[in-house]
Amino acid sequence: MATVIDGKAVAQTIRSEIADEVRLLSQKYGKVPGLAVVIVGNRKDSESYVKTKRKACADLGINSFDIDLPEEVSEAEVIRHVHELNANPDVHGILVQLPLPKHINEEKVLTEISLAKDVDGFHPLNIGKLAMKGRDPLFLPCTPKACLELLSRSGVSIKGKRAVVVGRSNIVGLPASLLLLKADATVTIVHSQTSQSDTESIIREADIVIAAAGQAKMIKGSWIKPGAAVIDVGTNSVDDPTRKSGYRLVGDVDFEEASKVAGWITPVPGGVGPMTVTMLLKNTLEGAKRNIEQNN
Ligand SMILES: Nc1nc2c(c(=O)[nH]1)N[C@@H](CN(C=O)c1ccc(C(=O)N[C@@H](CCC(=O)O)C(=O)O)cc1)CN2
Repeated sequence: MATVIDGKAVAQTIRSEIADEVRLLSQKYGKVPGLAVVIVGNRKDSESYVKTKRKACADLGINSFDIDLPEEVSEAEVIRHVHELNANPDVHGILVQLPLPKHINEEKVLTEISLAKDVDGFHPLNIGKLAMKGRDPLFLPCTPKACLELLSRSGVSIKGKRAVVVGRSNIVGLPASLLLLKADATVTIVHSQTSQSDTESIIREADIVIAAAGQAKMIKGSWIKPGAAVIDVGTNSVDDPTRKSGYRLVGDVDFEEASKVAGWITPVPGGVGPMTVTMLLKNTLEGAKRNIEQNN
């Protein structure tokens, strides 16, 4: 039976470490970290993530700057807000909640965020540095960073291991594969154009599986190598008439099956999700420390 990695508990430990550092910063310099959270439109999932992020800031003594824009806002107006936040000395991190409405070019907006405030790590230059040997981005994207932090805090070594990343999104799959490569794993990415038989056989050989495909329970227990570490990034909602909400969240991995074979596994919910928000807070603290210490 696998060790279930409790992302909520790990996140709680890291959050109290962050709160301590925020207090120290405030005592020493009279300044606290500031995070600007920009949301466009009324997607229910995005609103819920943003609410979680703002509450987490409040809990840890981080100032949150709320920019809520209507669905029909122009790209130029979003960029104007980003420029204003870039120039605000009390803002140490800026995140634009994704996805943006279709009429707004995500890449254009993300490129306008000051590199020193890019706490989501999505700026093309930060991603570019992640892809280069011997270069380090100023910030690592939060979900991939959360995956590696969970592996490291569970005592799973990465160097020399075979790792597979399922999915190649800009937010998770691609940066997670680059991060594993930087940590000296032998990395394969499987994606929507990989054949079913290749997908299965590559996963069967992997010591570490990072699942970020966005397909409920697509990875079966029989595909998992005995003893492998399985990190499930998927948050897929499936109908569940027994619940008041009418739905429940499941991962990309069939947890019941895979937990019988794996060495370590993250649950959904309560695995990578809470750690994603915690890594955002950690990045904000790091950005604030760099900025405040430089200017004092
Ligand atoms: N600018 C960004 N946009 C998006 C990101 C991101 O990192 N930066 N990631 C996702 C959404 N996301 C954060 O924004 C996110 C997803 C899931 C969770 C989470 O805690 N999930 C919980 C379950 C929550 C629930 O019950 O509904 C869990 O897995 O336990 C946090 C953040 C896309 N956009």
